[in-house]
Amino acid sequence: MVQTQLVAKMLKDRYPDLTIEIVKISTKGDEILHKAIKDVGSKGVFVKEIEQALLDGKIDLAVHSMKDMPGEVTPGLCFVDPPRGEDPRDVLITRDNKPLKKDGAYKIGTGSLRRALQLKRLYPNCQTLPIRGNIETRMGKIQSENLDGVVLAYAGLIRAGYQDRVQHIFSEDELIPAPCQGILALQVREDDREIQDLLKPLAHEKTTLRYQMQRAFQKTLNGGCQSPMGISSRIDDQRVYLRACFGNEDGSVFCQKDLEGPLEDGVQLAQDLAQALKEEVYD
Ligand SMILES: NCc1[nH]cc(CCC(=O)O)c1CC(=O)O
Repeated sequence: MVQTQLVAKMLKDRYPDLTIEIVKISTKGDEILHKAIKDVGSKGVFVKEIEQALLDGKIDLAVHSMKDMPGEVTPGLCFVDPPRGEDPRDVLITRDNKPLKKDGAYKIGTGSLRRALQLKRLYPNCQTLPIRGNIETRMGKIQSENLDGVVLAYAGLIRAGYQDRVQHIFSEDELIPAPCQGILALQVREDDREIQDLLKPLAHEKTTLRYQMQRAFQKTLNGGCQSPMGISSRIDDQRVYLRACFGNEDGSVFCQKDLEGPLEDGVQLAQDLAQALKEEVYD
């Protein structure tokens, strides 16, 4: 809802006369909170109901987190180039805002295998426990489940106004973010030129480049599946520096690789990096 209000404001600022109605739609991923994501359903547990409303013409624009979007596109729907993304990094929130020591035997909440595996590299003695729910619920688990901390996306916390709760921001080298973390997905009907034209001025160039590379990476790895994967793409002086990780579904194999090259080859490089990781994990 916060993300949708943000996009509504972007549109209102650009088109003061536009009438916007926000339609609240709950998804399976929001409703079923006692199960891990991988057990809630197949792909797209946070998006299916919203996509159906779009296909049915009940809404004309859907706002999602791009990182929740399955690799394969839903027929009849497409994305427009995204607006400026929020910070892609993951953060740590701790009990009483205490810093964690490298060798501590902590209990940390996260339902994400990508986060859990990378966290164990940083804090070898820590134990991770699955948590689900919206931001407030997950932060509340520190008290209710007696945890030492939880790992969340910085983007969501910033948008919801909880920056001050952050104890540590993981650099993208410490903890590689999920593909397209912090980027909004603006999804429309493929044949709706009117709304596509309306949304064009909202596009942000650097975010669009990051989206294209990271989405290509995710798709090559059969994105949306439950395997842990992450990618960071640093752009500097027309070059791109990719760092990515990928593992099998139970996390018993987890690999990391770097690749760099000219920015104009970014999508190809991201696909090559995904392919190399796939071979390393499954061979
Ligand atoms: N459903 C998981 C999810 N999808 C998007 C975000 C927020 C960050 C983003 O916008 O990428 C989150 C929560 C989290 O990872 O803590």
